[in-house]
Amino acid sequence: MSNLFSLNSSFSPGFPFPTRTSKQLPLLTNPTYQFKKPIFLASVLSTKTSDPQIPQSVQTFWEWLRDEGVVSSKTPVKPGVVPEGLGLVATRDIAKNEVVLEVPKRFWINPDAAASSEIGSVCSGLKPWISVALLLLREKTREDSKWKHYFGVLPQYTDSTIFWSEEELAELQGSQLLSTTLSVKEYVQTEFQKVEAEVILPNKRLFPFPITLDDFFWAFGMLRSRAFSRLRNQNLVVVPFADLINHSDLVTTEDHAHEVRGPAGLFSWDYLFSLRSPLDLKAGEQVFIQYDLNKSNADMALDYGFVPGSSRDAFTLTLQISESDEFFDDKLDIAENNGLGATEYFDIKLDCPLPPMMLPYLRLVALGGTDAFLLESIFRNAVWGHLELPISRANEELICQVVQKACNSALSAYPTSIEEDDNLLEEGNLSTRHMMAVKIRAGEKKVLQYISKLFEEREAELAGLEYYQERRLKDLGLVGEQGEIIFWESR
Ligand SMILES: C[S@@+](CC[C@H](N)C(=O)[O-])C[C@H]1O[C@@H](n2cnc3c(N)ncnc32)[C@H](O)[C@@H]1O
Repeated sequence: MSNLFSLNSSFSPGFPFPTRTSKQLPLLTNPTYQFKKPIFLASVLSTKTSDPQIPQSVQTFWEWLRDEGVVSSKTPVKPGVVPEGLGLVATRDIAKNEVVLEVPKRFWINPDAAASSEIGSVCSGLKPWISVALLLLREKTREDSKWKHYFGVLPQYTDSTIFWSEEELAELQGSQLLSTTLSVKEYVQTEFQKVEAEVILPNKRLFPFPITLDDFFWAFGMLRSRAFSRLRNQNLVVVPFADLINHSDLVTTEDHAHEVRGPAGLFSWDYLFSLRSPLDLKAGEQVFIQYDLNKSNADMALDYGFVPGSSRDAFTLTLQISESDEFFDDKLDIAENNGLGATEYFDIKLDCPLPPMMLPYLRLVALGGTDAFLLESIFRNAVWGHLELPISRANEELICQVVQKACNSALSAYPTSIEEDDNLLEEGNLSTRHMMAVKIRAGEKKVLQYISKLFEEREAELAGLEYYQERRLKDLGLVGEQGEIIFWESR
């Protein structure tokens, strides 16, 4: 049964990542510049006088946006220095759903922009995110880049775990986020080596400046934390100015960004990226959106470099039909008939019901012995319905025990207890990254304990459950009112 579970991580990003691997981490160079300032009142750019709180690069960026006609005196938001770094702050009261900014397509940084740029000829066979990463890196070094003033406001890193040092990552020991981070880093490194050998080095004219692995990580980090996806025609688009917007869990809807057609200059029309405020705001308040309701704390830490709150604590169980299972082919066929595969990932959230397909899949994976007749082809159409309810005491007991064992084994890999983590958080005085690590590892452990407890309680109730044979006899009218089996009708 060793292959029934593996408690590794899953990752469901807008662009694909590999499964878990581990590797020695390269030490990243020390960043030299960051916008994060621990102040709690927004300092907002003023149109008239220069505000010393606002970095010069932001003032220059703002003037550029004004010169390009992207903002005007009517624009109801301005960049400001906020606890989250830079953000967008209302310059007057803003009503819910009111448009706060519009950015014409000619400023978007996306695969189309890469294709029509100077490097377009070498981008055609590349993954979309890699072509955009190369465009960012190419334009960043150009004195005459259209986006020159935009690069001035981009941070050199975020607190995403991909930028953490080995020492910082050590605080995540045993966690699912650590293994996901390592796989993502390895993935980015592999992609870099490929694109360096096949595209960057052979095209010195297009890439006259050296591009290092750290540069490539920077571009990757910017895309993960700033690109918008799920727009009607855009799956990966960085929109300067719009990407200054921060996230709040107080916003519970996601449809604030739209692609519309509208005036994009004095005499021209174009596609516009249009952003609406999801909340009513007073002048001086920050505009927030919801980045992604479905992302766990670990996903948020990896993509954006912050941990929103305990409602996103989650753990991903990976279940697998083992290739060495004597019924592998039948089980896979049943799984595939129901939209599943040989490996499945189930995201479990603290205090939330298990994903609906998880128990049937678990029962399928564990099916064997005297229950194996259900795998025969004559049951194929009905078998999933049977798997939705307990099959036999042996099958149900097995899944309860294996899940508990796997959770306990995962729990034993974390060096600290939940109590120790909670004490650390209560004491405070942790650096941003240390605090993120403690929140993540405590959250994962809480979810593991929660899953283990669910299956422990289920195991205690096994005697009272109704199993396949009993249901079958009932269907055939062969079980009496007291639950006794009727072998023959008394006349
Ligand atoms: C799309 S950018 C927003 C602009 C960014 N604050 C800046 O200074 O450029 C996303 C980044 O903002 C920060 N951020 C956004 N929302 C946040 C939040 N609720 N808490 C902490 N940081 C946040 C994170 O660094 C994240 O990677």
